[in-house]
Amino acid sequence: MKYLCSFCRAFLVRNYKTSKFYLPRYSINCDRFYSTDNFGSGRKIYTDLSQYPVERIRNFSIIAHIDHGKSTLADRLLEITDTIPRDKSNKQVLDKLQVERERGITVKAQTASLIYNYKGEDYLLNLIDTPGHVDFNYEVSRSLAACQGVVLLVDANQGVQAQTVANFYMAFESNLVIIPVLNKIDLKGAQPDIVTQQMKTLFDIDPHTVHKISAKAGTGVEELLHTVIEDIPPPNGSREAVTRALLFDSTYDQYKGVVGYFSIIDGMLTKGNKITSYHNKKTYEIQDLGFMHPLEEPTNSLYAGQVGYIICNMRNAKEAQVGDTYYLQNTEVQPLPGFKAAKPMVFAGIYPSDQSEFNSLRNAIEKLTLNDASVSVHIDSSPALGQGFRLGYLGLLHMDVFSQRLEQEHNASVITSCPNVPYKIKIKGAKNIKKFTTDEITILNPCHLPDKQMIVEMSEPVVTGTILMPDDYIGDVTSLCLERRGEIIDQSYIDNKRIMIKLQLPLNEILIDFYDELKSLTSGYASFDYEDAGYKVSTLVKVDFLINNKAVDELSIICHTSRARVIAKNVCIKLTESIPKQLFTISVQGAVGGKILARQDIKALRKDVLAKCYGGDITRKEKLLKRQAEGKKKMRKIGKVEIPKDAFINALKR
Ligand SMILES: Nc1nc2c(ncn2[C@@H]2O[C@H](COP(=O)(O)OP(=O)(O)OP(=O)(O)O)[C@@H](O)[C@H]2O)c(=O)[nH]1
Repeated sequence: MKYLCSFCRAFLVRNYKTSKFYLPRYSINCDRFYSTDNFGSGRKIYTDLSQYPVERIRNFSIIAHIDHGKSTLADRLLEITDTIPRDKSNKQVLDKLQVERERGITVKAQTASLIYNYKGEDYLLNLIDTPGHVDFNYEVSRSLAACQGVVLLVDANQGVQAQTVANFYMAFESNLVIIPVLNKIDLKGAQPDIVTQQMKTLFDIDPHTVHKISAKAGTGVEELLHTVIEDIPPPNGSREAVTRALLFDSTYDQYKGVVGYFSIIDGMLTKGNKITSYHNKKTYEIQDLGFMHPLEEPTNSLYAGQVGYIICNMRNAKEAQVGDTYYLQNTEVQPLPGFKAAKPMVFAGIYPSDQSEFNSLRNAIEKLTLNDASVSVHIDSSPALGQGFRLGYLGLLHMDVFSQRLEQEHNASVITSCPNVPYKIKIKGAKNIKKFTTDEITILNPCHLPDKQMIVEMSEPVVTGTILMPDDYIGDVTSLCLERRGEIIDQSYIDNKRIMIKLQLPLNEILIDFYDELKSLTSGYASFDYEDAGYKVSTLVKVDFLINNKAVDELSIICHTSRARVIAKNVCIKLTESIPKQLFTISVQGAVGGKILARQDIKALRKDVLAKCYGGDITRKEKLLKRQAEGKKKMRKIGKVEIPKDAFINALKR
């Protein structure tokens, strides 16, 4: 029997003296592997899950602001339950993706099933480690749907931050049991009293109920695990009821096809069962199923209250709809509530670097969206960049991570265009125009904006933002927010030093560099979180860019009237830097309607026509220069500017 490392797919070798499996030395891609019962020191887990009735199952998530220690706490919980060896080298083992390990952040919620003996009984604990960044909130909200409780972590040094507030309310509104935990108490700068007081002020959490732990050192983690078992209720389902399973995530494996992650709500599922999707009514046969330990661990059946993976003969990646209910063939069930659809906030074009790779890019996007249901996909094309897609993301980091995953996991080489937000446009007499069938249209790409005469009103997306920071910075931060057209709704102290501001901001204004500026103004002490707050009517204009008096559609940008001039100037400067000099002068202009707002010239390449002219009469030199000038004039008229692909991207990029 051979075992594969799930990270680098290298074969593990067995040391016959110790009977343990090791990664061969040549496997440089991987510096660790999980220890399960196959790999020596791991605890024996019973793969017969019928031994864990609903009363001895706990499903819980760890939620917190970014970097407050969720993945580190998950490591300790895996160690305490002997899922992985108690080894100092374990670092964020649930962050399996290459992008997560490179960036040191969690972008994908991960499940692990832990077995823990408490008061003489074995419990099956399904732990979900969630991302902290606001762009991956959809992962958190879906994870919460599979849980009955959460561990809310707060860094004892940094205190309550913007995402702590957002995550608390997400769990609170889902009626989940919240176990408050103060992490990093080993740090010198830890301020447990102040931070527990912040939790009291903001969330009405009794300071005596707050666990004080160090996820890094392991202090207090075992007691926390006992509280999880005592306080979080078991799932509601019943083994006797008609089988219903909720698909909460999926991924694509090149060998196994679609792998669906299911929460079994009622009944049970066994290998060979035929299951039907409520969404598309197609029936599939279960070929393999199991649970995440955290690696896939095959079993024969999954029972009510348990969480696991299922592989069936699902050929097409599009068939797996996250939030769909599956049931046994020929039974009748009510569908489960599913999930609220994710609402993409940021759109950007994505094109293959080489047009011949369009189809493979389409396949790669299909497979990756299976693992990231929050991305929306539309076909798009651009005269400069060819055929491609316009993808909708939850934020800029999400966009960056998705492009990186496309390259790393699917070998796709892509060009990403400048991100923009979707605008809603009310247009005149739309019903009389064949092209539009409604009065209101949503524009995902600025070059699709209808003519000015047709536009009645334009609206842009706005968000409700939360900023938490020390009060020393309030002046600078308020100026920044006002400069970005923000309106402060509320501000209050959360302790005697830190202040929380609630404000409304146009999404377009925070898209690119708002967070960076906020961080630099506050020396990194401010945290920012936002949520969708609908649309607001605004005076917006489309800035067009002209190269040698010819408008180039791909460069158009929609922005607020007050920012048009600055944006036009910046893009013109970037374009002049990226378009190579040619034998004639090239003008680059930014314009709104017919009005030119900014202009930059790319100077002509100077050919030294005097090079061969040694000495001689000055009139001879003048004659040569005059002839050159006349030639250039002629060229500018007939000359077609060749704009390199990079120039588009550089100008469009931040
Ligand atoms: N001193 C100390 N450092 C800790 C403790 N817990 C976590 N850390 C450190 O905090 C940093 C962030 O920890 P992570 O576990 O990656 O945090 P996270 O919340 O999972 O981060 P995201 O997934 O990116 O949101 C790492 O450098 C950890 O080593 C602790 O109890 N004490």
